[in-house]
Amino acid sequence: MSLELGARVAERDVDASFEINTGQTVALLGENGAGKSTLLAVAAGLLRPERGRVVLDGQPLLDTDNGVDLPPHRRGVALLSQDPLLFPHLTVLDNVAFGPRSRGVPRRDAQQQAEHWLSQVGALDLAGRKPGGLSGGQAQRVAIARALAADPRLLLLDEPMASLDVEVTPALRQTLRGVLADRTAVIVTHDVLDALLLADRVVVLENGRIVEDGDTRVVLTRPRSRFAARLAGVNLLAGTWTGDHVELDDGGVLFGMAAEPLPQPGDRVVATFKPHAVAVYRDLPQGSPRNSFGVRIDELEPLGDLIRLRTEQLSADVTLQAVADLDLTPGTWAAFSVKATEIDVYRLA
Ligand SMILES: Nc1ncnc2c1ncn2[C@@H]1O[C@H](COP(=O)(O)OP(=O)(O)OP(=O)(O)O)[C@@H](O)[C@H]1O
Repeated sequence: MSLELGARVAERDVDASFEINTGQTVALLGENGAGKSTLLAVAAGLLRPERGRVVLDGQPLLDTDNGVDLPPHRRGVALLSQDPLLFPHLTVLDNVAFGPRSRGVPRRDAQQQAEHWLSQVGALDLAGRKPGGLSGGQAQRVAIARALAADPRLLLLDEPMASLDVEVTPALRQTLRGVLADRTAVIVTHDVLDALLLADRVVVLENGRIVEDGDTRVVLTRPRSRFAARLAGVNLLAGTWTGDHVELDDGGVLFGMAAEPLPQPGDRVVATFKPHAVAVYRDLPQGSPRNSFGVRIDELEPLGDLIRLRTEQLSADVTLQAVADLDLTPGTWAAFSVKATEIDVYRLA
């Protein structure tokens, strides 16, 4: 076990802890305000929680019970945020060489290390430039090189691609994929592709508490929290299994296909189905064997050659023709209908 990170910050209603194995990358996910940045700030030493424990490779960096609280620069932790925060008066090379220089590495060697890391992130050609003239994507590459040149034992990335143009994101993601392989890291992201391509594991925070923790692919194919379901692009409803159907938490009954390991009557379950499995009508179908829900359409969003209809809890993907035929607009009431065979029901925990 390489990182143990736990913190309680009552003022922000955050109380969470998790562990990461050496070389593992965890994607920390959750709604805005869920507490993701708070946990990173505690790990980096920028925020002192009332109660907290950060242990890296067996070394306590923070242990409020025993009065341990190492300052940020003695933690071996690098935090990279949306904003690259490069020193404007230094060249790119000197920005990256700054970490090794402050560890006492001679200038020549520090510059060689900086060149090495700049080439790792595909930015060696920028070495002589000043940060002011760089694009957002270039500056973020340099910031990654600078973080790595400091030789951190733990790398924390807080939405490193959030402020970049969509065109540069795939290339930077590819760079991060190389950088994060075999590195102990936590990446905060809202993007499902980041989670899939960069992380071995995802941890989902909701209101400052961990609601889901597991292998990335498992979480995205079998989400247990509403946030992970939205990220994975599936609908998710929670309820209790009766042995025959699901009694939904917010009332109503749902018929679906129970998946292995089979839930027992009384078990908490979630039911998931894809937006394109939903048929949309203006009125609730009568006497249909399908599951039907009365919903109010909140938003219409283009999605390739389909339109995604969003309601408070569910999404449906329909053709533009259907939207026109049914005269669907935000605020319209409609019926969503799903066959039982399209619904997976699986046990929680
Ligand atoms: N500097 C601060 N002082 C006080 N409260 C804060 C501060 N920063 C954040 N909070 C509060 O702490 C809670 C957790 O915020 P945090 O920034 O950790 O969430 P987050 O999951 O990183 O959100 P986002 O996705 O919006 O960055 C929120 O209720 C937020 O309003």
